[in-house]
Amino acid sequence: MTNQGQAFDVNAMTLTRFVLAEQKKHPSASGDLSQLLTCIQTAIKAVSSAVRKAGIAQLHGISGETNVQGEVVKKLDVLSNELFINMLQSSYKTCLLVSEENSSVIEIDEDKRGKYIVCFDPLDGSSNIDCLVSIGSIFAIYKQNSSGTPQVSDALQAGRDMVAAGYALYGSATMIVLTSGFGVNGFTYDPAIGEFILTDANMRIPDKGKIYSINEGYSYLWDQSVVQYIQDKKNPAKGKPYGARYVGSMVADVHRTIKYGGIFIYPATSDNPKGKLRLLYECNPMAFIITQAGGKASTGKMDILDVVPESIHQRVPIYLGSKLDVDEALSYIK
Ligand SMILES: O=P(O)(O)OC[C@H]1O[C@](O)(COP(=O)(O)O)[C@@H](O)[C@@H]1O
Ligand SMILES: [Mg+2]
Ligand SMILES: [Mg+2]
Repeated sequence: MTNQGQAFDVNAMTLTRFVLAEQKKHPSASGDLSQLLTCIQTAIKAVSSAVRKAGIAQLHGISGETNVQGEVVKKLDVLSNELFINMLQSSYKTCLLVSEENSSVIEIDEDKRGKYIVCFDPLDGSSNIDCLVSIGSIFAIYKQNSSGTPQVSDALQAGRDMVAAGYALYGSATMIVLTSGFGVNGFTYDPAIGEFILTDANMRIPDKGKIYSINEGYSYLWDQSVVQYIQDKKNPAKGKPYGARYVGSMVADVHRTIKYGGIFIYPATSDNPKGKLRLLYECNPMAFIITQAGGKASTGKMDILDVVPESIHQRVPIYLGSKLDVDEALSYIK
């Protein structure tokens, strides 16, 4: 409990403390993952600060253009990417990076190399930036599985081999949700002290929810199985109809799904048979988090985490959420 006049509860479980305490549970751990997570946390703080100022930047000139002071206002997704790359490079814990914003892998200079590979979406939901709707960042961490110079193939590991994953949600507050394979924990940013505090310990997704989340504008492009499933979710003759929610930022839609239960779908469409969302830095980290929270994530044909990637920007369809809801949606697929 916070005493009067004391801004910070000295016993609060900060993210930094949490990561160190987890590390201590594994006596053989080198501490490299803890340090990497601390650097990612710093990148997220920097992105969060930029996101909170985005509206003000726009008053001085549209992002990407020159403002009244003659300074170029960097687009938020470009800036976020630079912040992530910079922090990951200077962590000395990574050897290879895959970013949504870079067409090829980023190989870290030999003198700064560590053993981890990080795949990330520095700013997710970019179409929501200009209307101030929630956006996020997503990351997945793997170990290099070969020795010597890192190869692209080192980044093409199945999600099952992930060491840790997380996302940051820049919503009404900034939050980090994290797993290293031992459950899921959520930390809310306290701007007064500049720390993320454990607010959502051991997050569990309900087995069944009352919400479906899909971009229904594209229903004319869906497979019949998806059309029928969504129709049935709205049909009172088939049970209490579900509510519809769709933010259009994967991080926000997935976070709501973990908290309230239900299903998030970005299916294959006739013009995009592999769907839209990317395997390495959107679907895989979210599938790992959902699975660790007791939910499920599938491509419609197989568990997302079992897909062996063929290329770094590969797309997959995704059905993600409460176990019973995902199983029900999958039962419609012939
Ligand atoms: O507008 P659509 O087709 O429904 O797509 C929404 C999806 O696209 C994304 O915005 C893609 O992410 P980026 O902003 O990182 O490109 C997801 O966050 C979201 O789930
Ligand atoms: Mg994205
Ligand atoms: Mg993005």
